[in-house]
Amino acid sequence: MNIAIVGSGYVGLVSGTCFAEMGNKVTCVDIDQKKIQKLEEGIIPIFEPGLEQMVLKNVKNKNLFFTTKLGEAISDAEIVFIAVGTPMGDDGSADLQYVLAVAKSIGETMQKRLIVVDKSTVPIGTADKVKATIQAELDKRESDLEFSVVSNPEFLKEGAAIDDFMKPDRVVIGADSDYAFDLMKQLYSPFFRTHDRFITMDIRSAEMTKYAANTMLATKISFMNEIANICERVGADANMVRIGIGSDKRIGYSFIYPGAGYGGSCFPKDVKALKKIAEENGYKANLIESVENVNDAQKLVIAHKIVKRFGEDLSGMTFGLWGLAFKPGTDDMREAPAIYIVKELEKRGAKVKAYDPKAIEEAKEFYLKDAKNITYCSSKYEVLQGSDALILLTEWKEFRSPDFVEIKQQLKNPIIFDGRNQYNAFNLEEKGFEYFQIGK
Ligand SMILES: NC(=O)C1=CN([C@@H]2O[C@H](COP(=O)(O)OP(=O)(O)OC[C@H]3O[C@@H](n4cnc5c(N)ncnc54)[C@H](O)[C@@H]3O)[C@@H](O)[C@H]2O)C=CC1
Ligand SMILES: O=C(O)[C@H]1O[C@H](OP(=O)(O)OP(=O)(O)OC[C@H]2O[C@@H](n3ccc(=O)[nH]c3=O)[C@H](O)[C@@H]2O)[C@H](O)[C@@H](O)[C@@H]1O
Repeated sequence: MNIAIVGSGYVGLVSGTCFAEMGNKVTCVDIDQKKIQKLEEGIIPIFEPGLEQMVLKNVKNKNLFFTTKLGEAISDAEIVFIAVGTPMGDDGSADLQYVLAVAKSIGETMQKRLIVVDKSTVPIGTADKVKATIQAELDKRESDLEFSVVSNPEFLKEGAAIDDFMKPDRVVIGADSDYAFDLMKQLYSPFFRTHDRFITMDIRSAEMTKYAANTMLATKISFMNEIANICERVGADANMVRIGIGSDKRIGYSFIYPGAGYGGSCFPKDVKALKKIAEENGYKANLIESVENVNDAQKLVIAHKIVKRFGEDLSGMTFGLWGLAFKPGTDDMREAPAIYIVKELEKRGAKVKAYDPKAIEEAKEFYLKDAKNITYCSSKYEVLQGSDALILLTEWKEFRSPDFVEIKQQLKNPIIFDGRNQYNAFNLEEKGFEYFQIGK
């Protein structure tokens, strides 16, 4: 099949590459000329395990192309995906300007019948706006070209994006014509070799499914963080409680790890957007609001533990930080707990030495560019030299089983604040450490 993907970020580039891997001819479009130029030179602008090899292979096989020209990309495409950002607007709702700008360009340039698939996470009713925007442009051109708008929300996780896309739990397709359902099924069938996992529905339900899925997962995390905070106060151990409740199949083990709060490009913005959607439709979403409030507070739980241990004024102190990315396996720092912790420590007069295997450039260039008291290190052990305590915020594999003798030798004080409960099993107190974790 001939496909165009508009927006070559995490979702667009991964989806486009995976469709190309299955033998489709895919053209990825972006308005960011630098990004397209890099891609054309074989430089992958994001870190995502396995992506670089797959992109290079499919470029070589002439299945994958890059351009800034949407009109050219859709000229012989049967399906065009919209995979641009839907960032949080000032009032918390999803900002649709990029999605609608793409819809307008599609209407201005399409030359033949098209299926327009929205893969961006968008408020319920957006497909109608996309349809109206395209139709308005066709009307201006006095064109009677046919098109359908489909909702196909994406459920991939950063750091595991290729695997999630190649072996999806399900593909949700919201459409209003058999032609659209059939074409989407043909496109995705190669991804279901054992049994098909299509879930077809109306467009609005598909749009809502995406928000409901992300908010459900965020709710599980905030719930567990709240349980952890109660555990600490009553002398229970959240690590044990997690195993105790997860063993119930109805609850399950996934997404109930207590930690330093959820970050990333999606949970924070999607929870907020769903709260706003409810509000705009006359419903106060109390539970969803609480999920957000618990998470906002959770991002500072480690800072509170530090203050409780060292006092309000941290001037003259240095903290070693392991992990900047919002989760392992990515260089993405959007809404990462590290941003909040670094700022809080800095506000209290402390200095920070930080190391992350992939996210240092992101931190320097964007998310911590205003931080004045941060030094970036080239290895995890360098962080420890001259630091008063170690803080773990991202559970990268290289942090999971470190040399505790080395840590103790290098740190000024043998103190560890573990924002991901990675060292619970290492009997750190017996090794002479003061050890602080979440929920114990
Ligand atoms: N990042 C993730 O893990 C997931 C994201 N999503 C959703 O997918 C959508 C995209 O997210 P990301 O890929 O993370 O965003 P991103 O910010 O990484 O990429 C978006 C890309 O769209 C480009 N763009 C903006 N306007 C354009 C236009 N008019 N024409 C062509 N390109 C344009 C930007 O330059 C950028 O490269 C969002 O709605 C997000 O909520 C859904 C599932 C997973
Ligand atoms: O819409 C999206 O963008 C995506 O959002 C999340 O994916 P992602 O944000 O990449 O990462 P997750 O693995 O879900 O982690 C999100 C945050 O929750 C935190 N988390 C996760 C699980 C857990 O048990 N505890 C916990 O604190 C992580 O540390 C991280 O900060 C969803 O998992 C994807 O299904 C969805 O497609």
